[in-house]
Amino acid sequence: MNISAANDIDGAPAARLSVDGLRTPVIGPCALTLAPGECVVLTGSSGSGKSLLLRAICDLDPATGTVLLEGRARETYVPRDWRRAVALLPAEPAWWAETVGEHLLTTSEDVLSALGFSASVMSWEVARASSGERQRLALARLLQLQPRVLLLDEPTANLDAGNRARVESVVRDYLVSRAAAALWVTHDAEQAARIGDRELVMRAGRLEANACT
Ligand SMILES: Nc1ncnc2c1ncn2[C@@H]1O[C@H](COP(=O)(O)OP(=O)(O)OP(=O)(O)O)[C@@H](O)[C@H]1O
Repeated sequence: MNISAANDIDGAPAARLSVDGLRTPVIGPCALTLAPGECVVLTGSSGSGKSLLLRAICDLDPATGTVLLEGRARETYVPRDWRRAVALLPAEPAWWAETVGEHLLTTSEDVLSALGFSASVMSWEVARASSGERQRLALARLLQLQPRVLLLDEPTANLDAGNRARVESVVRDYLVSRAAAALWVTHDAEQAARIGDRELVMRAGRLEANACT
């Protein structure tokens, strides 16, 4: 679907993701929308509930409220399909197979290269990868699902400036080429200004728009 096809009858961009009244025992009620191609940064102090919000949106934690993808309710999806379409990159991704290649079955060499790897990374044992390498490999693994929405929990927390720029570029290219949307958690104000179209701030489990963005 291209962006124009996603427009509603008034010509305004239709929400790729629409969240309303989302509530768990710890967070909410929270409301937000992500437009096609949009990158919204989510900031807020440690423990304010950012990771829990991402987990609630992608249905890893039970939550009440409404979550729609392109107008379709989350409840109408098979859970596995929902988590592929609205995909979470956790701060500490899990690895269940021994080698990198077993996780990246359909990842292109172009994506690996853009993230700073040669094709030989496929034969690596996951255990030898550094935390920053694992963080970039986990992004490659996520993108091969071709999600409509990326939920990114501090995806550059372990990275140097060069690799941080690689990740920002890969995500931005993905959002543009697929008209996908991202909710990107960061504690880095400079990164928030660089990558965010808008900023939301989590305070004690509630979402607020940052009036400065
Ligand atoms: N299952 C749970 N039950 C109750 N409280 C929880 C649960 N999981 C996390 N919390 C608490 O909820 C709060 C929000 O946690 P969360 O991980 O979302 O914070 P965060 O904003 O992502 O923080 P950080 O920036 O440090 O990663 C924390 O105080 C945490 O201890």
